[in-house]
Amino acid sequence: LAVPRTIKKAFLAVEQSEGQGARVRRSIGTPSLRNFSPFLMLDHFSVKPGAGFPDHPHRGQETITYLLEGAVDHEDFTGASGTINAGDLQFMTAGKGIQHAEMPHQNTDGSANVGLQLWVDLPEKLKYCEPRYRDLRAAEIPQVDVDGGKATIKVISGQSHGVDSVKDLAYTPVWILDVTLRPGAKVVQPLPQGWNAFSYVLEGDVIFGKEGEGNRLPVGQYHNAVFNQEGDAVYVENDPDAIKDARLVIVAGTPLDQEVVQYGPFVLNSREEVVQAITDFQTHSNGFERSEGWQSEIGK
Ligand SMILES: Nc1ccc(F)c(C(=O)c2c[nH]c3ncc(Cl)cc23)c1F
Ligand SMILES: [Fe+3]
Repeated sequence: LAVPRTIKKAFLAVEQSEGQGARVRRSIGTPSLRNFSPFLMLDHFSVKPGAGFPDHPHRGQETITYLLEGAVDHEDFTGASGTINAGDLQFMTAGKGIQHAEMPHQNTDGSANVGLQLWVDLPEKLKYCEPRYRDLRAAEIPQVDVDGGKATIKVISGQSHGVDSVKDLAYTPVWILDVTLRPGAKVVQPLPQGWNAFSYVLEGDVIFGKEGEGNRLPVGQYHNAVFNQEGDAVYVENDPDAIKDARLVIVAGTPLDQEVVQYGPFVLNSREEVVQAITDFQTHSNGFERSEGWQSEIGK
């Protein structure tokens, strides 16, 4: 029988401004949670037309953007562009350097575009790799009903209850599961041994921990529950008396045994390399050549 993963801590995401007029609830990447390899940042973003994330660079990490509502356009300095629609994901490997803009899709009806952006550290040997994108469309994401249909799990990446995700999308191995729990649902979700794992609650309230054992902890909306590495499964349930479904993501990733030195969107393994990244971006070199004179159409 699976040994439950216990919770190291659960805390409320910090709401703050980011980009141009965008709002994010940041949980990973705030002072209360750093050094959680391979995870660098988790933003639960809300961006309305007229706001967004205009032209900005990245080096040394992968960004995973999961659209929950609306649509976000992206355009980069190679001219690549596209739209991430509700239910879709984009896995962007910045590698040696990307400059891009991420803006609400023009024809939104004024409502907010909502999603998650997770930053995952790249292994040292891939810090300067060629940038790349992998899109995962909603239709490609398998889902599995468990606990007599009281729970539904979208297997974005990894495995759940005998269902495998379609393909490995990031270089750094991550599992991403989108779990909906109706009142009374109970789910036991195995995770790879020794990986770092967390769960961010999007809607409703859940209870983590195995019935009859200690360490049961209620966690509410917009809270991030960080698990200890010991144990091999997450036990989570939605109270039978709950009046609404709960929705959470469960994410796990391999810890990378390397230094993390970060300055905004530049994430490398030494201060010298971060200084070099800033210089490269300013002098349009070593991967930022196409930043020279570039301006996005969508970020104007
Ligand atoms: N200023 C600044 C500096 C560095 C950035 F990476 C960004 C940025 O793009 C984002 C930070 N959170 C996000 N959530 C979702 C999306 Cl789609 C984008 C972002 C940004 F705005
Ligand atoms: Fe970005």
